[in-house]
Amino acid sequence: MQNKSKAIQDLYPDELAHCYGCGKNNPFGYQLKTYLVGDETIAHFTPDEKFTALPGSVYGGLVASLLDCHGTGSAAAFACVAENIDLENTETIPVRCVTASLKVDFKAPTPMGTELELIGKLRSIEGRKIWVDMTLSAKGIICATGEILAIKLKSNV
Ligand SMILES: CCCCCCCCCCCC(=O)SCCNC(=O)CCNC(=O)[C@H](O)C(C)(C)COP(=O)(O)OP(=O)(O)OC[C@H]1O[C@@H](n2cnc3c(N)ncnc32)[C@H](O)[C@@H]1OP(=O)(O)O
Repeated sequence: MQNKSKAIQDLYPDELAHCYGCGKNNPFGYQLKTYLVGDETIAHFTPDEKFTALPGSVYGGLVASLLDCHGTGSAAAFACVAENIDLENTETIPVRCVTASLKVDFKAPTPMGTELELIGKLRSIEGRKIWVDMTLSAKGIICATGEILAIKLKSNV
């Protein structure tokens, strides 16, 4: 698989780049960025105190939404690679993936104010269905794991 210097979400067309979690055109959102590196995807996010659950730890909804957006971004990246779309030489990608199913397991409290690292690995692609396995870690400790089923939309929206 190819390395990617540009975030996959930055290759979403402008009219589809308003997602609260990852849209580059949403100034109120997280603007999560997923990069393809080798055969994995990676993203980083540092939560601040407005995302508190218990004092010092991050609430699960944020963890789930980071996995959601990293998962769909990863699925889009893996689908592009499978379809021989050259991510290095395109301004926008034709693949549109949305979440059909997301499973999150919370393994340890996610610490506040620490950079979180999300890693995605392709499990399989079957037609329009793309499964991605993910971890969310802080300082090398896995705080959550995620499994996403993303679906490629039938036609461009
Ligand atoms: C570049 C631009 C970026 C695009 C912009 C990206 C923005 C970032 C998105 C961030 C992530 C989100 O929050 S996305 C927002 C949250 N998600 C949504 O709102 C999606 C709502 N659901 C839907 O719209 C629909 O259910 C779809 C599109 C997912 C699927 O509908 P469909 O296209 O009609 O396809 P359908 O035939 O139903 O399903 C296709 C296959 O998937 C299976 N399948 C469907 N749902 C499930 C499920 N929950 N669990 C297991 N399997 C399922 C079906 O059995 C079938 O298998 P088989 O019979 O083929 O074997």
